[in-house]
Amino acid sequence: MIGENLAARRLNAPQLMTTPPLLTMTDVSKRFGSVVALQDVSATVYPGEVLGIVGESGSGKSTLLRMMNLEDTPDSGDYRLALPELDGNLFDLDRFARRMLCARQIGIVYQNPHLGLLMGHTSSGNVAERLLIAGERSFAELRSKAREALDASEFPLERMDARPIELSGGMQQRVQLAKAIALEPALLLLDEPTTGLDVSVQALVLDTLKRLQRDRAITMVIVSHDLGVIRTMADRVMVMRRGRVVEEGLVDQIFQDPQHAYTQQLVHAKL
Ligand SMILES: Nc1ncnc2c1ncn2[C@@H]1O[C@H](COP(=O)(O)OP(=O)(O)OP(=O)(O)O)[C@@H](O)[C@H]1O
Repeated sequence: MIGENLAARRLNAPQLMTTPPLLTMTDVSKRFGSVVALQDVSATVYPGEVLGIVGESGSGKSTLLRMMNLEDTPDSGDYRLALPELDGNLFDLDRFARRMLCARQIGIVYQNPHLGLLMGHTSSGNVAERLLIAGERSFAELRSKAREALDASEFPLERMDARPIELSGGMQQRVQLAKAIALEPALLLLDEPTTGLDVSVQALVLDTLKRLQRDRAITMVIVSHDLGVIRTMADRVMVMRRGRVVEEGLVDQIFQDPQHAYTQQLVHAKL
């Protein structure tokens, strides 16, 4: 427990980050009964940056991502996105406003495709559903935008009318990705997007994510217990343990010179 209550180490923010953060979370706490899922967690993500979140099972990673996706409300804390016509603490928004904001500005890919997709609808229909929520009504536009998003996610277009239930795990993740990026959101959240896939499929999906990030400069937050995934994808890393951020820094700093005993343990276990 030594050091557990210390404030998270904040290593140098990347020098190039002269613009204000897109995402700012401050002192977010959440308990489930006696379980402390998050305790005073703060995070910033800059435009075009990929923030990786690592930590052991139960450290609060998914809870934090759910907060970022406004699926849940914390006991306390503040959440802001620096977007036009958006002001104040996003946790204060009502259900309708949250839904509209998420549909337009926040995309998410879950580890479990059942959480992100309607498994009995077509893949193109799943992507179109997001466009419908955001107000698109023309059938031709829905179809062409869904096609575009599936193509950008490197989904085989000849299968766009197949239902996710008929697809492989890797393809299901590509449909989730297409749905998430269809409206070019300001923020893309990825919760263990490749966990459970074969290693070769995992590498291909990560390639797609990297290409999308490079081509579109999408701001991403990726949660993974797999340090290899974080090292491949992230610019900056936040290490969580028991609901707290124990260390934070540039990916190379964290991997080459971890300071917190828990991070050292994580990194050395992986090497
Ligand atoms: N809806 C819930 N009800 C009760 N407890 C919950 C709920 N969601 C999360 N928790 C608890 O909060 C803690 C953090 O869970 P969380 O899923 O965020 O961790 P995690 O780091 O994402 O773990 P994993 O990698 O296993 O998914 C855990 O102790 C978990 O059991």
